[in-house]
Amino acid sequence: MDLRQKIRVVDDFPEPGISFKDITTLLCDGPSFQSAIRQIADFGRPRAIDLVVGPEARGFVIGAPTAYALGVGFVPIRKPGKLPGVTIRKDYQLEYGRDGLEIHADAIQPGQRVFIVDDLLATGGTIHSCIELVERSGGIVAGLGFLIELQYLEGRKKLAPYEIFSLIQYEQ
Ligand SMILES: O=P(O)(O)OC[C@H]1O[C@H](OP(=O)(O)OP(=O)(O)O)[C@H](O)[C@@H]1O
Ligand SMILES: Nc1ncnc2[nH]cnc12
Repeated sequence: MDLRQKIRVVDDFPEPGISFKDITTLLCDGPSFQSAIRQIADFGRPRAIDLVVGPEARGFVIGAPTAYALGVGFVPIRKPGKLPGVTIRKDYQLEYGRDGLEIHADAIQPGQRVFIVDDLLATGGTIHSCIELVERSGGIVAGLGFLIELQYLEGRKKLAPYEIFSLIQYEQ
């Protein structure tokens, strides 16, 4: 199954110069969505994962079904002000724009092995922040999984030495 052809590429969205990779065209095709989640879960399975963590919003769409496929819990990382409990916060930089992220301080037990999952790796800023939040919570990052990797933004370099899996790569 060629999942790449299910991604819609929209140039100059949300601002000039950005080549936006739209996953909604993959998500609305059941067999493609199922195949994508199975492959990301297959990467996580041998890593003795206790929890999947995913950042709002698209990280929920990929991360929650991955957790379900692995039979483990899902922990959301949210944009500021959305989580009701005591949180840990980190500010970060995007390919476009700037934002912050929060996790519930009691969501991860010290020593738990965490699989961080998102739809797309661009600069790596989002996931770098997620790693910091997981580690400040006492979790062990056991792998990083993505549907898409934008290789031209070199996020992978920023995330070394963590083990990274991506299903679809764009070189430019
Ligand atoms: O590697 P980076 O440069 O950090 O970029 C990747 C992040 O950007 C997008 O999320 P966005 O913040 O646009 O939020 P959304 O999921 O709510 O659309 C995407 O879903 C990743 O989380
Ligand atoms: N080029 C891109 N396409 C889709 N989502 C993104 N998030 C950050 N950069 C992106």
